Amino acid sequence: MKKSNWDLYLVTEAELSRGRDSIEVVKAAIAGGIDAVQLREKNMSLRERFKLGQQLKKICQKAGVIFIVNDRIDLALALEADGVHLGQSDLPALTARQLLGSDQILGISAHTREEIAAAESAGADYIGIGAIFPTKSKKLTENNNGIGLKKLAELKKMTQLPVVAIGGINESNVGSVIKAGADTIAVISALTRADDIKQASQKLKNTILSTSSDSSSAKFNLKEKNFKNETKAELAINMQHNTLLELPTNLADCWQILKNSLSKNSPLIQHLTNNVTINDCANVTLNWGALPVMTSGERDSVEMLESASALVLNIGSIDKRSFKVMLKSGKKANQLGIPIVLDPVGVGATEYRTCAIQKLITELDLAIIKGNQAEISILAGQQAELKGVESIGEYQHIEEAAKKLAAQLRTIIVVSAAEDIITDGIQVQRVKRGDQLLGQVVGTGCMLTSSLAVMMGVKVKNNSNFIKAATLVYLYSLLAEKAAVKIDTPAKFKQEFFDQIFLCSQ
Ligand SMILES: Cc1ncc(COP(=O)(O)OP(=O)(O)O)c(N)n1
Ligand SMILES: Cc1ncsc1CCOP(=O)(O)O
Ligand SMILES: [Mg+2]
Repeated sequence: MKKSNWDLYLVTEAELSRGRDSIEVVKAAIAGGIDAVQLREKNMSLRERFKLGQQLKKICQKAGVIFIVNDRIDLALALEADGVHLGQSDLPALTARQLLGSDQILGISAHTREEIAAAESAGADYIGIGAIFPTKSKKLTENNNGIGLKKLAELKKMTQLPVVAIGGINESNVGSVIKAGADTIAVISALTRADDIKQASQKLKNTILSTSSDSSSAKFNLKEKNFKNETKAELAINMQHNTLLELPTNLADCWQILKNSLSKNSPLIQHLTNNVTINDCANVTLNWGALPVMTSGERDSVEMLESASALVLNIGSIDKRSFKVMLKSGKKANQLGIPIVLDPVGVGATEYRTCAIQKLITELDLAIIKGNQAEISILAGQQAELKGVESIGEYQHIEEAAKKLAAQLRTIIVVSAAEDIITDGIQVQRVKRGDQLLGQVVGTGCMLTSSLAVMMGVKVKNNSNFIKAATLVYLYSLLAEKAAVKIDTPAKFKQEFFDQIFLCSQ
């Protein structure tokens, strides 16, 4: 679990939600940017929690939000939740870990050095600490006033695990909780009792982000500045070993996790793609450490998905037959919970492409849509200029268009341009890196799509699709820079770029 991408955690309690049910509460909180949900509902029967959990899990899964179950491992397993949160009177952490397996998230409430040590050695993923302040949402057994910030800071020093703080936290005191060392903030009433849950979530999340990122963003800017002042030769030396140092901290953390998982699992990435860049897409997938498969027959593609971890739909050379295979495979991927990355190559260039894309977008749940500025503008219902499949013209409002589209389709939008944009409709990451040689090689856009699919195919419990996509886009651009430091002609650049991806993934 990473501080940077699991900031705000909603714990549900319908009885504390002013007459609203927890589905309504969770949907609004997700729209406001929460990162994780815990099904608590202390006064519901197990059957009621199961039924509610089935719905909440679907909602969270679709939004890329972590779904955790409180108290009951059996319920977490039955719901195939992302994990469970246990207190000191629930099943012991070690037993929980054995029942859950290593992939699920295990959160443990711990308030002493001994409890923390036991949680750590049992394989907990985070420590829940609270109540920090007085709260009406839970009967506190020991200290009705909460443990306070000093105790939180002391406990934080006892563990390497991320600390989730809970209890009486709201907009006015959340900054102090972060400053005392909390990595993640969990709340019930600050959101469930809010007049406008979406707005309250946005506000709380922004306060958390701005409090926690003050120092790290300053450091990052400094690094960027130094980097840009280097000569090409100095850059070549400095970048031999330390590309990852140039990634912002949260993205570097995410890449380490992705890389470890890629080297262990090699996810299979099924491509339904164009016949211009198919070989490059297969190679780039392989160089990241995944396995490409590019089978395009209807039955074969659908069957192949049984063993795939992600699906690429690239409409670069779409026709009636390939469209049918895409739609059918996409529906199968959705059924199987396999993420789809869509590249709407040349949408708007012809009526046929535009209709095909509209149908794919309407009928499928997509993890990512990656396009150039013109393609994304067209999908967002704005004017754009294309020559063939190339984007031309000025796009001053591209960020708003991408955000609007991401929110409307509940997906991640990646806009590839001189300054790339990644957005989930709320958060936006801009990446002004890369090299103009990327534009001199046919297929680097399609290869970016395949690379995004590789990262979507990696199951990592603690990183949202947004962070995974931002990490990949940033890394892709840095590796292009790294290749361009050595080579300045297109064909050799392409070869070097592949090698850089390969070396970085080792
Ligand atoms: C994130 C998080 N931290 C702590 C708790 C409290 O768990 P527990 O001590 O088991 O108390 P109950 O929630 O079961 O009353 C939590 N739920 N979530
Ligand atoms: C479940 C729990 N565990 C410790 S305090 C608490 C309740 C948190 O609710 P609120 O955010 O409304 O104070
Ligand atoms: Mg409990």
